[in-house]
Amino acid sequence: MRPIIEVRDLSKTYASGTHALSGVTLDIAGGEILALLGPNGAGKTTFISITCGLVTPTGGSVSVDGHDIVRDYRAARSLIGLVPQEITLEFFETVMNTVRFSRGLFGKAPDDAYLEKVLRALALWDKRDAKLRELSGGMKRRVLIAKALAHGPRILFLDEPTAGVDVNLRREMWEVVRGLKKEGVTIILTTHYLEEAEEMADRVGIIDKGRLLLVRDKTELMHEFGQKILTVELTDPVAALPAPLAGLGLDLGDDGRTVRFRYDTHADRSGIARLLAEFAGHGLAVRDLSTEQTSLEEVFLRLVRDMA
Ligand SMILES: Nc1ncnc2c1ncn2[C@@H]1O[C@H](COP(=O)(O)OP(=O)(O)OP(=O)(O)O)[C@@H](O)[C@H]1O
Repeated sequence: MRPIIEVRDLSKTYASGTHALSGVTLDIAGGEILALLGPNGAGKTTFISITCGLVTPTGGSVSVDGHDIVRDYRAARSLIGLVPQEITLEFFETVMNTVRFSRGLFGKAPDDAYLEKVLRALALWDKRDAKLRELSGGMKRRVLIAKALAHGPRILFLDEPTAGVDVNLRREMWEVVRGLKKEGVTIILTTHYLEEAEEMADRVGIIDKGRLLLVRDKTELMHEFGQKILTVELTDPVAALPAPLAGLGLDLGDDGRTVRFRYDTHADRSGIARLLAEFAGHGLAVRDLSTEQTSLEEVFLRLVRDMA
């Protein structure tokens, strides 16, 4: 099936001379959730802005369901909803009027039945006659999504949807996004929160200094680059580990008891048997063992470091 978004060799150099994007090529499949991760200034917002026609690329192309975003701007843009980073709302307007207005901006005929569906999906229907200033922060964020969906787009861009919101609200937003995916909406989100990508994304793209370092199925990425950490708890604390153990790349915790050992889950030998034999050989009694998978955060930091 043809991807819903095709990005080819996309570049952007701002008038200031900043290369915000360099040679980005990417296909986004209909119905997927793609999380774009990257440090500040990586080029994520520039990518979104180009795709939404707010910024002109200096090289390459983006097409949305076959419509070029420059040559065929209107058709491409009508397929996209954009939830910006900042809350930009008319605080004295009601929820219903706000979404009606957004729909009108796209030249779509009024369709209150459709807007009702959107507001219900976002748990805002009961608030349809409330003025925006009367809403909680979480509701305001949901109104931003309702506005972005008002013209019935098939693709939704969420730029840092949960920046600066508390944990409960973040979870609430995740639920909303999952619900939209079920409706068949393609979702591209940028985030600084790796937990968010880990929780939500089907695929993860990593951008750094304007380059797309990789795009990979999230589970594959975690599996391929993930390491496991074995935590060994010693029966008696030690001031330092015996010298022969130092070469194994172990971390001794401040308590002198907890030893952490990273190992590659794909290596033929994990090194655990040798490690435990060394512990026994040096008279270190082990009280407990546990293992954990490294998080996407660690995968991300390693990739950005390795590819820098
Ligand atoms: N209008 C502009 N004029 C000149 N430079 C810009 C402009 N917008 C962005 N930049 C620069 O382009 C680079 C990429 O910025 P962009 O906002 O796309 O990154 P980002 O990944 O979205 O960052 P953040 O996570 O901080 O939002 C940065 O160096 C930024 O300073």
